[in-house]
Amino acid sequence: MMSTATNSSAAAAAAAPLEISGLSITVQVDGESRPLLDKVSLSVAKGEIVGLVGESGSGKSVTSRSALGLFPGHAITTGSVVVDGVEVIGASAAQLLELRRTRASMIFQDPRSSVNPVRRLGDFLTEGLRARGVGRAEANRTAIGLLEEVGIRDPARAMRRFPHEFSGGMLQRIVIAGALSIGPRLVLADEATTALDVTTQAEVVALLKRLQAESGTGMLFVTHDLELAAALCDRIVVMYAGRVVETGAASAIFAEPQHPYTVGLLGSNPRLTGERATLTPIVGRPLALAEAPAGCAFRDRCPIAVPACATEVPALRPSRATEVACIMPGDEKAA
Ligand SMILES: Nc1ncnc2c1ncn2[C@@H]1O[C@H](COP(=O)(O)OP(=O)(O)OP(=O)(O)O)[C@@H](O)[C@H]1O
Repeated sequence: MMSTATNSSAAAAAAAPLEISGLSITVQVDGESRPLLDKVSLSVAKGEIVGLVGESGSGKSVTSRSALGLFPGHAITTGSVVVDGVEVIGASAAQLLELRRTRASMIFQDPRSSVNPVRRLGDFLTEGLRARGVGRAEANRTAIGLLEEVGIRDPARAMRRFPHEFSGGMLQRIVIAGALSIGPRLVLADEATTALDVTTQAEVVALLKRLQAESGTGMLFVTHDLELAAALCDRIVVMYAGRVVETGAASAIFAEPQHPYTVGLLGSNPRLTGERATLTPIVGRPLALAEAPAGCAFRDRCPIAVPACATEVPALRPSRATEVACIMPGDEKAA
């Protein structure tokens, strides 16, 4: 276990919303150890949006859920996960409850998984505020204001309605408003816009950005879509097979990616700008850490791999404007 909660209010005020250092997680499956994450480090500063990007199985969800103390069952966890000055690894149930009620909120892909289908929207929107000691009348007023802000017509009536009476896009707007209503220091958005159609996605992303900017909260935006992350986020962390392989300012990652995997992610996405005429998908399928070969986990799919890539896991090091875990960063374009 790492350091315990920081009690000094001055230290808490200065603490970053999220600071993950050297997080490794291994679970036991059928009596065998299965590593999920290997020394993942990332941080989210106050008012910053950080994109956590990678294909399926790269460990994005396991990483982001760790910030709420949601670790897989029977996991061996090492490293440190500090949310707003509070160490999450080894925290008590009471500390975790307090963390989830007041400091960190999560928005999932399916808004219907965040709301109780048989409870009215008003109850959903006011319960976080009520848990923080806000009186019923004021909580109701705040909730109606939130519904207005996210564009729900006749918000007083909407408070009495049930989740199934709203479309997925509308419900996700409401869930986002609810998540931000408690004034969290950290918002974790896990594929929060993935299930929505393109137009609704654009509207919900804009709403997320606006509410985040107004509240100054830090946000970890988890997505498989690097282009979307580049448009929304300040910084990006790219994961592959349970490890961080590249990190840097969103503009730098987008303009000049250094890791062949990041280059591949950008090349395999259709573009609306017309800049890139052909799609070049990454060969092979994404691997989880447990299946990864020795050395660089990406080497079997990498167009520029050399025998030296098998010898050790490359450490993150600066290359041009990003930090990259590759022994030949930036060589992809020459391949
Ligand atoms: N509780 C668990 N027990 C065992 N393995 C798990 C558990 N949770 C996740 N995993 C495994 O950990 C790896 C990373 O999963 P994770 O859900 O974090 O990936 P992801 O990048 O979020 O992908 P996706 O976009 O598909 O959710 C996967 O191989 C997954 O099967």
